[in-house]
Amino acid sequence: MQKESDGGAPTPAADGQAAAFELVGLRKTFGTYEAVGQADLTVAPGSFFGLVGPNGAGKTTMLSMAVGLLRPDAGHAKVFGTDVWKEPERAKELMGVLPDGLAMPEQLTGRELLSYLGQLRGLDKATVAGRVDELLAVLELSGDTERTLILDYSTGMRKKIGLAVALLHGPRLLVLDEPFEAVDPVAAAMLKRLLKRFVAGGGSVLLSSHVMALVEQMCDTVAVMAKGNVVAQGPLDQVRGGVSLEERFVELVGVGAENEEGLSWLAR
Ligand SMILES: Nc1ncnc2c1ncn2[C@@H]1O[C@H](COP(=O)(O)OP(=O)(O)OP(=O)(O)O)[C@@H](O)[C@H]1O
Repeated sequence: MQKESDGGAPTPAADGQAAAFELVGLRKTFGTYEAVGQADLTVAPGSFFGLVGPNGAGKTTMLSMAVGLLRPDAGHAKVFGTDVWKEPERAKELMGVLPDGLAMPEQLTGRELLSYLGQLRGLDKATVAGRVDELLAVLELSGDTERTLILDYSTGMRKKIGLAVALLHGPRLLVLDEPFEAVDPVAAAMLKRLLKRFVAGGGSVLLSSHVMALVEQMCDTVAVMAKGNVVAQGPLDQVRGGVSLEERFVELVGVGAENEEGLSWLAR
């Protein structure tokens, strides 16, 4: 069951089942600036959820609080009923996270990184080896690329190895901050197939993106953030309301046309 397309309180998941991800009243202030104010979001189990919003809307701040990377001033986040901040180890087993601007150990190869993390996460060596082989092959980071240090990875390759890190322990929920940024169209098509397979297999995905067409193509549920608040969320068609997501997005967040008066020196 999805909530109405407004910014109000989240609806519990259907059938009494815990939501895959439930964010309630998350708030963060940096100094006097409120980056996120009372954000609520509910991702139903099995949902492919897209989060959109203009630059600086607070998406990364909200997701960082939600996955346990940035302590909220208020509110809580639960993954399948497990509180991210009260039971971080259990919550982290349930979710795989691709943060924005992920710092990597630059002197390792992709295989070394995944093997090391697999063991840190308590997987046995044989399981790690099998999964690493598969992930590197599917994400097209095997073969000659295996000799490349992360230091020399392109931005798109970094996204891919970040996604492999998120998938390695077999999470039930993926939280991906702009996973398609800087990814070429061929790799994007492969990532889309992989994520669709993950959801078809019972997984849930929450991703943020600036690419409306991609969100419309991939996601069944969307939320729009503006100025630190979730201003709409619900099933894709309900939020779109008969127009394209891009049109609806512009209506909801407004267009800063007042600043376009200047720059007269650019005219020919
Ligand atoms: N550590 C910080 N200290 C101060 N201000 C911050 C900090 N992190 C984020 N902000 C501010 O909070 C606001 C929201 O930033 P955030 O990165 O969450 O937005 P976003 O929606 O992810 O943007 P984008 O789409 O450009 O990635 C911005 O005004 C940003 O400058």
